[in-house]
Amino acid sequence: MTRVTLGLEEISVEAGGRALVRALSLTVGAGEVVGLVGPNGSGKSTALRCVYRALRPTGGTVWLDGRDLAGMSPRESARGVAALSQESGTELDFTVEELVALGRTPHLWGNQSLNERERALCAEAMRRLDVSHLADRGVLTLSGGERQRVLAARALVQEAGLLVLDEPTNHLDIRHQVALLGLLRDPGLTVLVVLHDLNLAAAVCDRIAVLEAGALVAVGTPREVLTEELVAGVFGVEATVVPHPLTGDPQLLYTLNSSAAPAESTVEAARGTPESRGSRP
Ligand SMILES: Nc1ncnc2c1ncn2[C@@H]1O[C@H](COP(=O)(O)OP(=O)(O)OP(=O)(O)O)[C@@H](O)[C@H]1O
Repeated sequence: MTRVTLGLEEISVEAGGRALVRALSLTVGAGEVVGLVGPNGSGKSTALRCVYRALRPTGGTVWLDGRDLAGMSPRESARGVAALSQESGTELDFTVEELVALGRTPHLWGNQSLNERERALCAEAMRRLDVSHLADRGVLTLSGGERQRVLAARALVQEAGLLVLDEPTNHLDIRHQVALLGLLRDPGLTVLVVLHDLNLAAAVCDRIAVLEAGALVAVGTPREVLTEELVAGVFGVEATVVPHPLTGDPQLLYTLNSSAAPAESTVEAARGTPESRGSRP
């Protein structure tokens, strides 16, 4: 597995006469973990879909190690990019073991079966995601969190250098959230991950990019980006930022009665310039 560099250059997506993503430019360096955060509907999943080719952007280019993703064959891009997405289907009644093995599809030809190394790879991914005990179960019988861990195992065995994940902690209990995010720190992986939990994002990401209404409004280290001003301006929530006592990562403490969305003008005023809230992409 060779880790890769991802470049989004001026990516735009329009649908139904609306701009869902606006000229998004962002680079994820080899081995880097970059988090994409933002309010509901801000365009995070749409941007990610352009990277795993579920969606063709209206404008702009996705670069994978300097190559235009749109010019690659599906097999080639599937060897480079693995996705754990909201639409990762489990509607077919495979067993867990079979579904995980499907992650190897981009590496196989015709009816070729897995070799010994690949079978060991699948077993190891299932062990790391704590689903080995479910190997013979039908995926349709799994709980939400079990299914999410199986899909993560499938993405890992794809051995792509770039892993993109859309809210991977969905349905997971806190132990499995911490375990899964820990796997993203694998030095062999380049990662772009959509997360709603800003504290987990601060813990796992080298840099965080913030989307608001389809536009990138801040990018930088968690410490640069996750300020009380940004959280108020973009999410409309009052939060106190404190350093994690062990790691120094910024951690947000929320005030529950302060979640009313601010008026648009407040958002705009708090937004400032991208430079004032982290470096430009
Ligand atoms: N095919 C489409 N046609 C029209 N609008 C769309 C389409 N797909 C997505 N949208 C809209 O685009 C906006 C961005 O959606 P997207 O799923 O990217 O947001 P998100 O930031 O991932 O949100 P969430 O945090 O709720 O998952 C939303 O308002 C959504 O309703």
